[in-house]
Formats: sequence, C-alpha cells, structure tokens
Amino acid sequence: MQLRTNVNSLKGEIYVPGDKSISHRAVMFGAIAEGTTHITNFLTGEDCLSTIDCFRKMGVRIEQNDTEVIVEGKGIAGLSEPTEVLNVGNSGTTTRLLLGILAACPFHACLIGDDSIAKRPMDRVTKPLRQMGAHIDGRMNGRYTPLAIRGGALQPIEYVSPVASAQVKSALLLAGLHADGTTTVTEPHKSRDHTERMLKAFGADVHVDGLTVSVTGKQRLHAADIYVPGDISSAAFFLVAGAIVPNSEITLKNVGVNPTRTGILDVLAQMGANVSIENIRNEESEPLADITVRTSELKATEIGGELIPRLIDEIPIIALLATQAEGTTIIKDASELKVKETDRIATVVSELRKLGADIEATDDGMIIRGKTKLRANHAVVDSFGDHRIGMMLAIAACVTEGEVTLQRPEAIAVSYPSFFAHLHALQQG
Ligand SMILES: O=C(O)C1=C[C@@H](OP(=O)(O)O)[C@@H](O)[C@H](O)C1
Ligand SMILES: C=C(OP(=O)(O)O)C(=O)O
Repeated sequence: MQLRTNVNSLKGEIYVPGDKSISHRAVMFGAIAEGTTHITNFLTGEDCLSTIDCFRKMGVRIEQNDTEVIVEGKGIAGLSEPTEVLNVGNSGTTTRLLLGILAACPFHACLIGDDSIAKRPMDRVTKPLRQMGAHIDGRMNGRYTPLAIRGGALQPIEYVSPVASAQVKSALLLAGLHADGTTTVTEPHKSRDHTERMLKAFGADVHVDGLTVSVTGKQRLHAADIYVPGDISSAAFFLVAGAIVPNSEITLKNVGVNPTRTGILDVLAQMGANVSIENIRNEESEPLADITVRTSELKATEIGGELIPRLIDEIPIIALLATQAEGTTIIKDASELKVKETDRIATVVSELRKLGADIEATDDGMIIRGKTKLRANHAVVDSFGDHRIGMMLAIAACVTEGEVTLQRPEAIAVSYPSFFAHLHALQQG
C-alpha cells in the first residue's frame, strides 16, 4: 500500500474504536457469568472477534451486531467441551485469559493461533496454572501453542509474578475465582487493572492492596451492562500525529483514561506537547475524557520503570514521536517489547531507520536522537504482521518526504479496522 507522505495538516474530531482489553474481558466475563450481558461500543477488531469465536465454540450464545454485543452467560459450569480447536488468531490476551478460564473447566480444549502467537511465551501462565492443578501440555512443554488443556478442581495460589503483565494477573485471577480458597497475585509494577474493575462490575469480591490483588474462590459472576470506552492505545497514534504534523489540531472523543493506561499522556506532557484533557467523567468504573492535541515543539525525555507497563503498547509510536523531538530520548526497562506480536525493539528500529531516523536498539529499549527530518527514496517498510508497527509507519509517512510503501497493512485490522478511514478524514479536515 502506498502511504500518504508529507501531509500538510491533520484536523478534526475522531471517535476511536472501543478499548481492546476491555472488549475481550466483557465477552469473557459475560460468557462465564449468569444472565445476559449487554456490551456497547465493542471493538470489532480481529482479536476481539477471535475471543467471541472461542466462546461460541464452547456453546455460549453471542449475538454481535457491529459494536453491540449480547452475551447469554451460562455460568462457568455452563461452558461445554469444544468439538473444534479454539483459534486465538493473533491475540495474546485471548490466549492467556482463556487459559485462566479453561483451567477451571473439567474438559479438554486445544488452542492454536497464528505464526506470531506461536512465538510468544505462554509458560508465564501455563506454569502457575499447572501449580493450581490444571493439566496443560503443549509445544516445548507448554511454552508455546498449540496447547492442550484439561482443567478441573483448582487449588489457590499466592503468586509473585516476575513480570508486570495484566494478562498473567488476569489469567490467575480468573482461575482463582473458581479455586478452593484465596488466590493472590503480586506484580513488580502496576499493570492495567481492567480485570479488577470489571470483576467488581460483575459482582465479584476482589481486593486490591498496592501491587497485590486477591480473589476468594468459588465465586459466581452476575451479568452486567458494559460500555467500552475508546481505546487510548488507538488514540495514541493520532495524539502523536497531531503533535508532529504541521498545522494540526485533533480532538479524540470518549477516550478511556484509566490511570494504568495513561503513560502516553505523561510522556507527551514531559516532552512539551500541546495537549488538553477535558470532560473527565465516569471515574468510578472506567474513566473517559476528550483529548485535544495541537502541533507542538517537542523535547527529548527518558522513559522507564513503573511507567513502562502504563504505555507498553504505545512504545512504537512514542519512538516516532522521539524522532521529532530535540535531544536524545532513552527508553529502558522495556524488554517485554521483544515478546509482543513482533520483537518491537527490532521492528521499530529497522523500519524507522529506512526513513532516516537516528535510532538504535538496546537490550531493553532504544535510544533515539532528534530532531530528524524523515526522508524516503521509494522506501518499502513492513508491518511484519504487527498492527501497531503498521499504524506507526502510516503516521511516520505523514512527516516523511518522498515515497513510502507499506507491506502487510492488513494487520492493522487486529485492533483498529477504521484506522485509514480516520486518517484520511483528518487529512481532509
Ligand atoms: O491484559 C491486556 O489486555 C493486555 C496486556 C498487555 O500485555 P501483557 O500482559 O503481556 O503486558 C498489553 O500489551 C496487551 O496489548 C493487552
Ligand atoms: C500486545 C498486544 O496485544 P496481545 O498481547 O493481546 O496480542 C497489542 O495489542 O499491542
């Protein structure tokens, strides 16, 4: 696909699609709850459709009409043994959270995904789930898909996770809901807390104490109505675009601003971006706001430590932002990037270099020197099948002089099917 380069201005108002993390959870929790769950502003990205497909294969009735979803929950005991393999597609969240649910189900299920999923470590959940009593087998002793699981009676666990991962935390809490006692998970830094918030909305007893979360076992969930806020990880592409493209002003409406997800806003502020956040509402469950960004003079910054889990999926687009900031930006403590849809340290560095960026990989992040005028002489860049790399490159092209072709742009539909429609609308604005 030929990308639009050297864009003069981006102007307008965008409603980014629903949050991916929250959409997955709404379907999963709805499926194992008792009663009918109504979901609005659901993300129709491929990852969330994989989650729906897996639960339908276990006998759950799910009606999906664009962004409206109705889940006929049957309770955990109402799931049935799938006659087909469960295909998680490209979705790490589906794989890991589903394993947590299946650990409590007394039947056999097989999980497969695409080539990217087959490279991502699943032992971070299969090991503790085995300790709780689930029978799991798979390639490389259960490290990689394909995986087979037979769940059943579970013991609780007190788990100290080596990584700040909401997927690990959520998988163990979901298993813990059905164990015989109290399960606790402690993480090194706080990861996104959508599971904790949504379990409460489904009537569960969840206790949060700093970095430790606990659930008592043998709990039942009760159906809830869930409104999914706009995904800040999708908004991030236009927050950066608005800051770096000349003559721009973009308002992003109804964006989720849960504090465990707003690291990107902290970084934009540190770098001097012209961003205003208005109309913050709904703070009890999942807070929302309208965010406006205007073209900005940017300065370099350092990003690491507890900030990393609060912006982990935004690092590719933050790397682009740093190429347009004066000075040296250092991103560290981010080795988790190596086990995402691609090794995002390697793919960000290789593809931005093709556009002339001064960027180098380190063991746990990258170093970016700015400000660089990006230029391309018929460059061919590649998403490598990673949606966030694809979107980052489309925004990079907006500030590049020359011609840029993007390979495998279709990956973007994993989390933001209307991305190019929104980008074009802002170019007309
Ligand atoms: O729980 C979630 O919904 C997610 C958690 C994060 O992964 P990790 O748990 O691996 O950090 C994030 O990168 C992913 O996009 C979604
Ligand atoms: C890492 C991501 O998702 P997942 O782990 O669900 O594949 C992402 O969306 O950037």
